[in-house]
Amino acid sequence: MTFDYDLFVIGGGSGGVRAARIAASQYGARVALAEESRMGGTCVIRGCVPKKLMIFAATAPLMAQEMQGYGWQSAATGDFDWPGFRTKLHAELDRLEAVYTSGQQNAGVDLFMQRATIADHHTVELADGTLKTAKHILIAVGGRPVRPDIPGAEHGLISDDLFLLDRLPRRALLIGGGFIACEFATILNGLGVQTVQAYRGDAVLRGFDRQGRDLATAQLRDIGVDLRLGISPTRLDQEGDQTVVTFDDGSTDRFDAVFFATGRAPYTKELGLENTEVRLQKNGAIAVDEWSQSSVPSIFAVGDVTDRVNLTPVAIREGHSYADTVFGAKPRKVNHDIVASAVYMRPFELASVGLTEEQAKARGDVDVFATTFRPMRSGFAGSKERMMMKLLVDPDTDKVLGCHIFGPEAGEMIQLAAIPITMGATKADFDATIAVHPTASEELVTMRQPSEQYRGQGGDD
Ligand SMILES: Cc1cc2nc3c(=O)[nH]c(=O)nc-3n(C[C@H](O)[C@H](O)[C@H](O)COP(=O)(O)OP(=O)(O)OC[C@H]3O[C@@H](n4cnc5c(N)ncnc54)[C@H](O)[C@@H]3O)c2cc1C
Ligand SMILES: NC(=O)c1ccc[n+]([C@@H]2O[C@H](COP(=O)([O-])OP(=O)(O)OC[C@H]3O[C@@H](n4cnc5c(N)ncnc54)[C@H](O)[C@@H]3O)[C@@H](O)[C@H]2O)c1
Repeated sequence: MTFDYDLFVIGGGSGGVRAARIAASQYGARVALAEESRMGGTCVIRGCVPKKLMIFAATAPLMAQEMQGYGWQSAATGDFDWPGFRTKLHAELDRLEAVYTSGQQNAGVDLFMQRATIADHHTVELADGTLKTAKHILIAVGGRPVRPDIPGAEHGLISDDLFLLDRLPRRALLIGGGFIACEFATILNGLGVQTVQAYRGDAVLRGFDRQGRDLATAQLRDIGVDLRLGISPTRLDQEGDQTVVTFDDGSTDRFDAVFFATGRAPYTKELGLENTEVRLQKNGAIAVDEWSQSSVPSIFAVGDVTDRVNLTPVAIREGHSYADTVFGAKPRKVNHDIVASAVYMRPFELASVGLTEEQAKARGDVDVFATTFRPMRSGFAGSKERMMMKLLVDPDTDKVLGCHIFGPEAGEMIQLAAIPITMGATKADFDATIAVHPTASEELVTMRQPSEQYRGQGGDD
């Protein structure tokens, strides 16, 4: 049987563009890609990139405050020019989108800037009705924000909306305690918005190391976020320009903007999957094996639509591995066990690789090397913020099982710590490394005595 293409990729985000480019440019496959919105996907257009640029913008008041502690008595930020910043931000996103588009074109990928659905195991239907056949189909459609099922949820905004606001709200509510809620609370607070964050748990960032979570929770309050724990909204009502929120403790409050940061779901609805035998998980994610292959041999899926580890570098690695495996005869699996990540809060970030202390203790014996301290830079300026460094070590093998950092630029630090940990480094390897002084990260190689030697006596989480 002959096909129009060797590969048809649905979705021009992190996973899709990588798979398409590698299959076409390195392995000579005939590749097409459909994108219904903008090339680059969530990360480039409405995720990592605009978010991080806004985090940089939001850092100014904290920097001015710190510099006052260094003798710059009248250091101040002045007024934030949101329209000016937003124009520059979108010019940058346009530039990046063009880079992604030309990257595909230069690789020889045929682009269709429209929605695609699956007609059968080898056929894709474009929104204009065109049918394209392909030996392989790669689903890389990502995820979409989820609004909770409460009355008036339609009055709430989602993360995509932050980057498009005409003006910044005077007072805003963020609902959730995950990555997006914590980063967005940091951004809005830093840009001068009165920020309330409501989270149903007892500390933000569930799934991270508990000590790091507690520090992150305290920091949100320290920078001025009105963090309300143990509550959830039960309804939203729109009254003129204001959204009135009722919470499950009976309280009500009104805001100029309410953002839901209550998670994302795989975007598999109305994708034509009913025309296939592709198996879905309960949450709508495409069920795939370790090669990213679905239950249909010609259909693979990568990235957030598979709900494995929903981060850009993981989607990219899955897309690349897929192209190597299927078109390059170089079988490559992705190891999802050790993936570093960071939450870009300010002034300190929370970053993590490997097991949390709670996970390590649940697994068995562990030596905990942990320290909290006031780092030189902010400490001198008068800040009471404490930084955390933690290594979790298997006492039998001496292998470092996990590393957690709460501190300035922790994301940058964890990237480097992730290399030896991925390689299987031991604590002795860390100890053998001579410190760089004076840095905050030197603590990683100078912690000699365990703060706790846990020997399976019950755990504390
Ligand atoms: C606010 C925010 C901040 C984030 N920050 C970070 C971060 O700092 N670091 C990090 O690692 N990750 C971050 N992420 C997560 C990261 O963006 C995702 O993990 C990543 O984009 C997943 O890539 P993907 O290829 O699976 O999907 P996506 O990037 O979502 O791409 C899917 C693409 O498919 C298109 N599409 C969908 N359906 C169709 C269809 N039927 N036909 C044609 N096209 C279709 C969509 O328009 C989209 O462009 C963030 C996410 C958000 C929302
Ligand atoms: N820095 C980064 O790497 C980064 C940044 C942003 C997003 N991301 C990725 O995007 C994903 C999505 O981010 P997210 O923050 O939306 O999801 P998340 O899963 O991290 O957090 C969702 C939060 O919403 C809460 N929640 C869920 N339903 C609720 C309800 N009905 N009422 C009140 N609270 C509710 C949850 O308890 C949780 O705190 C992340 O898991 C991550 O993979 C990564």
